[in-house]
Amino acid sequence: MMTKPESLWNNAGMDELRRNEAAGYPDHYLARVISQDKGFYHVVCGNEEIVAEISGKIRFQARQSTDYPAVGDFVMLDRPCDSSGHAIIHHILSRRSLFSRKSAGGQNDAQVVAANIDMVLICMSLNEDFNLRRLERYLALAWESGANPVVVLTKADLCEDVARKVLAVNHVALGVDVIVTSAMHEDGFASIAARIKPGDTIALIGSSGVGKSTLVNRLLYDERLATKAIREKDGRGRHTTTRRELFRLPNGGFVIDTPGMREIGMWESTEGVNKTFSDVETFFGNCRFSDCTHTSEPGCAIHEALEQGALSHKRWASYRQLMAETSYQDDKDTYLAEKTKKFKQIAKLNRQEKKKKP
Ligand SMILES: Nc1nc2c(ncn2[C@@H]2O[C@H](COP(=O)(O)OP(=O)(O)OP(=O)(O)O)[C@@H](O)[C@H]2O)c(=O)[nH]1
Ligand SMILES: [Zn+2]
Repeated sequence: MMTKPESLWNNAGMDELRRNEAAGYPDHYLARVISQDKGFYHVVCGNEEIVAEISGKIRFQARQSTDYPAVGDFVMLDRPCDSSGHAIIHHILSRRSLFSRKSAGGQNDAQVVAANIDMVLICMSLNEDFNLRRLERYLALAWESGANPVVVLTKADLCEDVARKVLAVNHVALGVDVIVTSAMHEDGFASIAARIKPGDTIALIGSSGVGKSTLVNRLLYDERLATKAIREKDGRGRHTTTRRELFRLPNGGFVIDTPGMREIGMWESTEGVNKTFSDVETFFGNCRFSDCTHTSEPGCAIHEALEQGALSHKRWASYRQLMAETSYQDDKDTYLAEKTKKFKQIAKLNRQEKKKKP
């Protein structure tokens, strides 16, 4: 039995905007994508988990990877099942946030990682993994996605100068909550759980081994993450085991834990960097020359801030590094776009030449 939107996993992280949007498709069923595998989407619809495929129209109209559903997406299905046993996804509801990264192959298209995340826990351990520059990267990435970042400093039990490190993190993570956790104490985990409101969707990012699974398991009250798998028949009638990547928390929140999320580390524009380094950017307006390059000009506010210690040399270096990386991406995009245009022109000329020949 299919269920209408109201009972979808107790709304599965729906908000007012998407509820209204879904109401615009009265003949369709609301579902949320919980994992994705080779063109098949595992969705939860009502309280059932089913396999869905995208409609021919979505496939035909898709121009880039963001036009396809991703884990966390709210989608509208035509009916529970089609003749092959799969439901068809007809619409993807608008996203309140989106995590993506550049394709590994360097193609000029972003790879969508997850959608509709409200809060992202940036996990960093207080021992070996501690690195403020990496934290800045993750913060930029989180701001860019549209999700709210929270910094989680793990393994406090393995660190002797927790207070000093927290202070250092506070200087980098401006306006962001910082929570300290330790496998030995419940306090940190409880404080994270308290921040997750029913209906919120959260995700975790951070290096391997910092304790993300440990944290997810705590939030799930030790329900096993790795053992949860759904078995479904794929198009050829074979059984496939799919790792569920969207979990329901006991308090009514949701966790997205996709492998892609764990590997994330690139971004698409400078927006996230700007927000992460809002302190650095406040100095810019104070330079004597409006086109100051902040290298050797007289009256440079950055230079002054560095001299006086109002801005740390490391943070300035980190800002320039991240800016350089993003503008490299921008340059590359322009370069590829121009190249494509040129090829098209050449192809057109070739076609015209061919036509002329008898
Ligand atoms: N001492 C200590 N060990 C911890 C703590 N949190 C996690 N660990 C241990 O660190 C190891 C890695 O933890 P995981 O939770 O698997 O790390 P992860 O971030 O999920 O790693 P990936 O799955 O590779 O991304 C495990 O052996 C945990 O038991 C902590 O607060 N203190
Ligand atoms: Zn300057």
